[in-house]
Amino acid sequence: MILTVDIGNTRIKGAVFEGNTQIDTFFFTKIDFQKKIENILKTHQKITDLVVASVGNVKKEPFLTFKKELNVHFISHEDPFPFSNDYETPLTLGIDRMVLAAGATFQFPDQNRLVIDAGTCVTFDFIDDTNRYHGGAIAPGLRLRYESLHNFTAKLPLLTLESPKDLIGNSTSESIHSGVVNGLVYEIDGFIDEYRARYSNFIIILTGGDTDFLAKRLKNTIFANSNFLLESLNQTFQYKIKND
Ligand SMILES: Nc1ncnc2c1ncn2[C@@H]1O[C@H](COP(=O)(O)OP(=O)(O)OP(=O)(O)O)[C@@H](O)[C@H]1O
Ligand SMILES: CC(C)(CO)[C@@H](O)C(=O)NCCC(=O)O
Ligand SMILES: [K+]
Repeated sequence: MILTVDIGNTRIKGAVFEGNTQIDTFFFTKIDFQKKIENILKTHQKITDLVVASVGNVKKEPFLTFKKELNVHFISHEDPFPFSNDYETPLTLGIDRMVLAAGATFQFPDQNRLVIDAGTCVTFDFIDDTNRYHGGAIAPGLRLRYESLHNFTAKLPLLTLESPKDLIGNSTSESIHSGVVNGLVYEIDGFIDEYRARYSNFIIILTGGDTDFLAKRLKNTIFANSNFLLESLNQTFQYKIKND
């Protein structure tokens, strides 16, 4: 059994896999994750490997303490990935984006794929049908948009995510919800339309913390899977074992 851990910029998520089957999922905070991992290891005593992918600012040391009981792996740029990388700065490419691109390559072979991760940031990643990774885009995520409006103005309140009642916001709150939510939905649909103008055929995977909220609002057909990064991390690790 494998415990995968995804350290994002906001949250830490984990999943236990037996082969390709996900048997448990967890959310941690930056403070409690060590204790929580200990509990997971008690619950699932067959876990042999801990696989970590991090873009967040959590230190490696707490994970290394598990080396007594487990094999601990940090997925990095040096690991084997199932695509060729056309990014001009491959060493600054987020490891989460590389893992997502790997997952898209494994789960949707021989086709053009666009992965959209709606987390702290919204990232777009494009891998073509010859398994070349091109790159994509990085934009602020939903919560970041609400926070930015509040943090960089004098008068705008900090709101929590809510569905706008209409296109035309008729109050300060409704204007903000429309700007943030409708804005991101149009942005994503607009990006997809532009990709379609270049590549007539591609599949779209939507993942990240805002998957479910966004999926039902997009006009384009997408595969919505909020666990895609953790699944991809498991597959990237299997691929590493096979190719090392
Ligand atoms: N409990 C939660 N805490 C924070 N954000 C949440 C929570 N539940 C849902 N969200 C939504 O998820 C988004 C953040 O996504 P996610 O948790 O995937 O980010 P992350 O951990 O920073 O990952 P990444 O760095 O890979 O984007 C926010 O925009 C927010 O609206
Ligand atoms: C864009 C984020 C923050 C998304 O989690 C992460 O992938 C990252 O820190 N990337 C580094 C920059 C890049 O991907 O080119
Ligand atoms: K993200």
